[in-house]
Amino acid sequence: MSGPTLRIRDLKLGFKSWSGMVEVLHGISLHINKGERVALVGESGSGKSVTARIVLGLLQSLRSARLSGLVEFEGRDLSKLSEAERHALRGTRMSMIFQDPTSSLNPVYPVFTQFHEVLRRANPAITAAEAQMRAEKALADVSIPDPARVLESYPFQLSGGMNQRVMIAMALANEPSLLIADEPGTALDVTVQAQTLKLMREQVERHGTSVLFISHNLGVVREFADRVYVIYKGRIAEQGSAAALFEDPRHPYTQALLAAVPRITGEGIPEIDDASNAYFAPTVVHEGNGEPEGAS
Ligand SMILES: Nc1ncnc2c1ncn2[C@@H]1O[C@H](COP(=O)(O)OP(=O)(O)OP(=O)(O)O)[C@@H](O)[C@H]1O
Repeated sequence: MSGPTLRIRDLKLGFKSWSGMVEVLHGISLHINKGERVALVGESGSGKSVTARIVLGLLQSLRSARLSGLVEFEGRDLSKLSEAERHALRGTRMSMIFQDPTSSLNPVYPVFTQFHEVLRRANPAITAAEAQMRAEKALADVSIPDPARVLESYPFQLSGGMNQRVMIAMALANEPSLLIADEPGTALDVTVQAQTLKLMREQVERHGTSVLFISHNLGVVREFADRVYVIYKGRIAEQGSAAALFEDPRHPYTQALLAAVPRITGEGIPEIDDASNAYFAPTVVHEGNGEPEGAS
């Protein structure tokens, strides 16, 4: 496949409510090239998670959601696929890592059962012995010292950091072309979060996986992402390479977000002035943003 792994054009989303339509996304466009790590960063409620859920094909058939625009994954328009086809993509060609591993690993099954289930999505005929071998290798790849023991364990018997590694291994087990990581590790302490991110980075580099990295934490984004989209109230405020955006933030909202990153200077953290109309300024696009041809 040539072209980007993911291409989103003029995506709009509204939810029907008792008081009328609530518009949540106002025409966002973004793309992720093969092997690229792209961050979508913004404050709570800005529309990051709904964007991820649309990419995963989870909102397309929700009755209260009104969607328009293009979402193309591996060259296929998701709106043209059936629900069953979108379902088949999840866990195989695209997968997801969540903030809190304990909420996505099932507490009542040992790790192996869950791993087997994941592998079966891509290969329904896989035998238990084959799955055991694949799972042990995948866990060894994320530096789990005793994979066989971990596979026999229940998630509650493992530490948060270990569960996070299991989740990364599972998410990459079927070699997806796109990984969606929603604030991975924020439910864990900062050292474990840092280790998790390092590991995830190593793994996606090794597999050549494209990543949509969702975060409100600019410090983490700076470490992890090649390119960044800053989202504010359902609009892209600024986009560019991580280097350009952090060196020369031009949009008032990005500047406010950056100013709000805690520093060890003892200075107070400026508040984000949510009533500021300046944040609705037009999108700033840094040069060399790598837009695919004919994209905008
Ligand atoms: N199913 C739904 N029905 C109605 N409104 C929704 C629904 N899902 C999300 N929203 C609204 O869409 C907006 C964007 O939500 P979203 O979860 O994408 O924010 P976010 O940027 O991911 O925030 P956070 O960082 O807190 O997860 C919010 O105002 C939210 O209330």
